[in-house]
Amino acid sequence: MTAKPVAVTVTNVDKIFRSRKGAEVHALSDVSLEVAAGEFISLIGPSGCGKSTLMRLVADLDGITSGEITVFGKTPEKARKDQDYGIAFQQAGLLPWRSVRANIELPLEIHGWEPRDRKERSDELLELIGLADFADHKPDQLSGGMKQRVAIARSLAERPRLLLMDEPFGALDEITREHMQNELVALCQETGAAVIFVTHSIPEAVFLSDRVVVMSPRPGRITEVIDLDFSSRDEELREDAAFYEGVTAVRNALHGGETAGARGVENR
Ligand SMILES: Nc1ncnc2c1ncn2[C@@H]1O[C@H](COP(=O)(O)OP(=O)(O)OP(=O)(O)O)[C@@H](O)[C@H]1O
Repeated sequence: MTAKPVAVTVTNVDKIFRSRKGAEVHALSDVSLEVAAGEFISLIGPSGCGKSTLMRLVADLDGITSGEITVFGKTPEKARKDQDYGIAFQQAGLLPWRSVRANIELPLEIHGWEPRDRKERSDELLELIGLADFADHKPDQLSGGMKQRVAIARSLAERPRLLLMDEPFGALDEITREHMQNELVALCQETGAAVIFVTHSIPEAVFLSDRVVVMSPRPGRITEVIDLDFSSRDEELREDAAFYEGVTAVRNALHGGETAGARGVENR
């Protein structure tokens, strides 16, 4: 039997930030997590529990204190160099002087794609995010939701097998946000990418995720992992009893997190 392909493994990871004056912040404690290829995982927990830190460690934007992280079986550094993942954060981070198309093509340009191949790929992505008519617009001519779509298209440009998304919809109004969630579900189905998604929104985590990973206050630990097995993720799901059950399960896990964490409930 072949083993299930794994996108990310996090094994007994601790992260301690040390200031020059010797002060320590214990951000993550004994965190272990496995993300399968194509799986959608959300990280949720109180502010300061280390969600962004964990994401940054996977992305090789910071180094672990102890433990081990692998991305498609490689070190995070090797995976970064191989462009194995795309990143999208809360701020779309588009270059204002470049057109929508030129923003999407930026990583391809940096990595030496030929102009014809870049155009072919950006055409596909513009179609995918529904902004083909806006290819020549500048970011300041777009709404917040449209900018975020461009940022997501840019993160998908090199067809990564993994997307790291840190509150990508955090700055959007509720209607745009739900619309973007629907689009992300469709994009994931189309691309088959695994996703690690940081959010503060319980319904967002439940709607999007195969598993919701609940973290305790600092030092961040995983206190519970909630499996969600919905047959489809469409507008009807938002009104479904199973969806509300998921929301309640995550809410209970979050509220119970402090005591569970203090009692050292086993990580999953
Ligand atoms: N570079 C750093 N130096 C020192 N401390 C840091 C650094 N980065 C993060 N921290 C601390 O580590 C802890 C975890 O921060 P992190 O940003 O990962 O939390 P978070 O769960 O993403 O929070 P939020 O939900 O508010 O975005 C916090 O106490 C934060 O102050």
